[in-house]
Amino acid sequence: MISTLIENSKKIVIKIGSNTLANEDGSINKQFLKELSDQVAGFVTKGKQIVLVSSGARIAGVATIGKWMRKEDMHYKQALCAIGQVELMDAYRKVFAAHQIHVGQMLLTRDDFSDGSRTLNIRNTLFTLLDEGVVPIINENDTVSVEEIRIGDNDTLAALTTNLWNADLLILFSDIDGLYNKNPNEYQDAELIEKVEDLDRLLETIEVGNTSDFGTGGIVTKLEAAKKVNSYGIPMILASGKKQRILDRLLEGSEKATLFLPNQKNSIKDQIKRTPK
Ligand SMILES: Nc1ncnc2c1ncn2[C@@H]1O[C@H](COP(=O)(O)OP(=O)(O)O)[C@@H](O)[C@H]1O
Ligand SMILES: N[C@@H](CCC(=O)OP(=O)(O)O)C(=O)O
Repeated sequence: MISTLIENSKKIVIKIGSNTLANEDGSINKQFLKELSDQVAGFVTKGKQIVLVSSGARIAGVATIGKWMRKEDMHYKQALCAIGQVELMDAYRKVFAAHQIHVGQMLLTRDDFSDGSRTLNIRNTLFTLLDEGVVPIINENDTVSVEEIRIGDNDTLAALTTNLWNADLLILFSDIDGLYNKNPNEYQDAELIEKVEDLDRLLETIEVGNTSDFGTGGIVTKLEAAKKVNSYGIPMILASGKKQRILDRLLEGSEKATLFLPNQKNSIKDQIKRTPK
């Protein structure tokens, strides 16, 4: 099911969480980025268009400057993001250059998506980059908004981008291979849920716990992202970016993940179809 979905999706948004990008000491995992660029380049060759939403500025900032790791003051976190964003984009630029692919940085905030003229400007930039074969890489603009560093809102940003672009699929890469019935970091007997068709109902029966090392939003913001894209009729996959060549393996069907499918009755696309002219 997941492999067919990826195969048939032309426009894919991929979100990469801080934990996925970071080594255990907080430095950027260059091997992960290299593998990601190889796989994205493979997808592009197959005629797919890819938008990346990448966290990791703060941890890259810590690794670069070698201090402020434990500072909780928001302005220090913002300063770390300002330092780390440069390193992050430099790392992306290098791995994609090996495939003759250019990358473009887009720093956005959630509020930008509720402002008509800003939304239009986002669309114009995004569509032009994609039309010209450039891979857009989106992160929160942490200087002007602190929601992301506080609550891990890059999941939301990825969902808003997916809906704005009318993508075929959103893939969230985290340090976890999907949604479990309880936090697998706390319970050894937690079970992976491979398919979710009615998230609201499911939420009445499962437990969602805290975030991991460098992450901010935990599983909650990922579930909210699923709701957002599902309501537009777009499916979402939550998978582990920690697994080697995960995109290729999902495509082959050799890796498990959670697939969130739109509930046909509630999707906005479906409601539009049902509305009498
Ligand atoms: N029911 C659950 N299923 C899966 N993960 C859960 C659950 N409850 C809590 N979590 C935690 O959410 C974490 C993922 O969120 P987060 O650390 O913010 O990741 P990211 O950096 O990828 O955004 C997992 O590592 C896990 O510890
Ligand atoms: N803009 C922040 C993103 C924070 C965020 O959403 O992190 P995550 O929960 O790892 O996706 C950064 O780049 O560090």
